[in-house]
Amino acid sequence: MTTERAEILWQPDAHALNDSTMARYRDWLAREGYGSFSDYGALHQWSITQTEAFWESLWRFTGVIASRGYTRVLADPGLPPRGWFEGARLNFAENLLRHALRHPDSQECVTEVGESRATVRLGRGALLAQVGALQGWLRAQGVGVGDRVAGVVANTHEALVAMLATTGLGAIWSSASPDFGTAAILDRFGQIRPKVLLTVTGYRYQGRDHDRGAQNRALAAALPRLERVLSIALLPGSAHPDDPVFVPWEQALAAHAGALPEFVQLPPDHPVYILYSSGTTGVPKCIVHGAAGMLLNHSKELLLHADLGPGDSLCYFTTTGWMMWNWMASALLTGARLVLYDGSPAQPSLERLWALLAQERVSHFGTSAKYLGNCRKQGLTPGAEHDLAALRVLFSTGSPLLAEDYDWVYEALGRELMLSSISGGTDICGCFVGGSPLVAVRRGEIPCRLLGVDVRAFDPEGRDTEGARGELVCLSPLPCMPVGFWDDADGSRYREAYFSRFPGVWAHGDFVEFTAHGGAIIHGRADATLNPGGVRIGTAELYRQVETLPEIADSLVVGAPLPDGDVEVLLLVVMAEGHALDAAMIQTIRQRIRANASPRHVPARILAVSQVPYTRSGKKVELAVARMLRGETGDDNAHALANPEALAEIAAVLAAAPPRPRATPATTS
Ligand SMILES: CC(=O)CC(=O)O
Repeated sequence: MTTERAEILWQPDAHALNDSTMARYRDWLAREGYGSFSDYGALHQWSITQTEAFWESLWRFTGVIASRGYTRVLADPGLPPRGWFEGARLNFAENLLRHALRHPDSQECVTEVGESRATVRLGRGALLAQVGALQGWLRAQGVGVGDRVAGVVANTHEALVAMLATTGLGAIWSSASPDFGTAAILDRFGQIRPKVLLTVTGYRYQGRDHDRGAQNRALAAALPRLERVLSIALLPGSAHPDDPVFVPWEQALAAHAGALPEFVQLPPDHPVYILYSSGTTGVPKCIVHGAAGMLLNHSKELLLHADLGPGDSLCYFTTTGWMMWNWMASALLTGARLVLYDGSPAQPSLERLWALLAQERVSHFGTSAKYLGNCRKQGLTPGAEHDLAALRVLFSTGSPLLAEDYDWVYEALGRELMLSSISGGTDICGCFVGGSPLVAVRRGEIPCRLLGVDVRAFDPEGRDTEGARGELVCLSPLPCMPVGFWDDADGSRYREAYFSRFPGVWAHGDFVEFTAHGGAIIHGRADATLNPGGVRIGTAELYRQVETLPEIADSLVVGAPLPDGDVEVLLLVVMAEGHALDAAMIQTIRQRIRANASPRHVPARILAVSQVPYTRSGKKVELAVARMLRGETGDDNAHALANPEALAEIAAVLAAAPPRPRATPATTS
């Protein structure tokens, strides 16, 4: 348990305390008779004890557009919950487009910048016009309520238009990034059988052109029940396939120019998104998210927790293959402008994104913890190099943000910034914990549990650890919990995935610790925790020590099984350029871990590799290596990885350096 209070790096200022949307919501609650709350803690406590009043207040405060009101807020509050806003009729896209529909003028609401083509700027009216025209074309292909439209698309305006057009018609949107291989895409879209597919002819990344013609033809041939492929000419010089199944984007829109957007009114739980689990242990699970859940939860996170609104602009560095894309797209509902970036964050250098933020006067920027860590390692000082005066909020996710990266952010970007490390995931297409304008930011800690979210740490027997490390569970019903899995009529696979570990409780699979003042520290994935000598150690505890050494570029830690049934801590390191893993370096790593973590954390073996495996959304895959060490290859799913070749190298390195026989068990080390 963390007993000492971590240093405060940011305190809410007068704007945050009095004028942020969270503050205005708090004051509105008092005026409307919901209750008076002296601080965020009191507000949060109310939000998790009066669940229905809380979500109802959000519906009212955020002004959900619905053609029919609800008869009750939640039919069944058990977990998984059922029947949110029963009786209502609404449309997801209509709610996202509310500012454009109210003022269909030329005010820029989408800016697209990338490596592949020149900057594109869309006004609200132009966005609506494209949505309407594309809907005309989709309707002509027979797309209607419940049909799937899937996109292997870049983070450009077309992806956004296609998602809005699709969900406006009551159809379901699902996307993957063009750098996914054919097998990985078929693993996903093959299950959901889309009627229409969107593809890009090619894309540029890190200065290199990637033609997708062959892959697009292979997908069109392999996907069952596909009617048409809408082809986006993203890469200059790359051609649309010469095949009548493929229709160029411009041609489709021109054929239906002038068509008005349509918003089919549907029950609140009608599906809008299908997202996918990483697929590293078998075929990816198809996670289905419903309209009201996405809408209400994203409204809460973006309006209240992120303090986004008209006049702001959000740039989240993501691809369409990560749920942060869906999260970012919802920011349209706040009236903020979206700044889409498609390409490498390091082309020509890591300064690229900071320069973009300055140029576009971005107020809210989101990225991965890894990107911030790389900026620290390269000694970047973006606050001194670029005019980042507009930047108010910085989000980080993907993996735990190291305490040193909190320091770097406040040194390199300035003290005024609200740093919001957020954590949740694809399963809820949102967050459990993150920042709030009413809560201080402390070094190394995610500031708070989000409103309505009753998350705790449980021990293996399902008891609240009351401040010690444990498995992250959620006890409150959330509208963003999936409406189900695809092709899982009786819901058994859905319940098995989240509710079988502790019946009636959502088990998320993270290893977490909640601090006395309400902050959260994520210690890695629960299924990747190490257990040497029976002591549970989160992998992030080791990454915190290893990846802050300048000589180490990356690392992966895993529990390697031993013949006596125990496990030993195995550390794989990727050395930074110009450094080698020699005896002195091994000694430095060991000493650092022993001094700053504990002797139990000290790895038995430390080996150098050239890369560690990542999922396509940028997460380390300890499990792939753990499974390899256990000799499990049954449902090996290497194409789910962004760099499957890393596994072969690790296998060779491990074979050359087997575990040494132990004189004493790990518990006494
Ligand atoms: C919000 C998140 O948790 C995003 C992620 O890491 O996948």
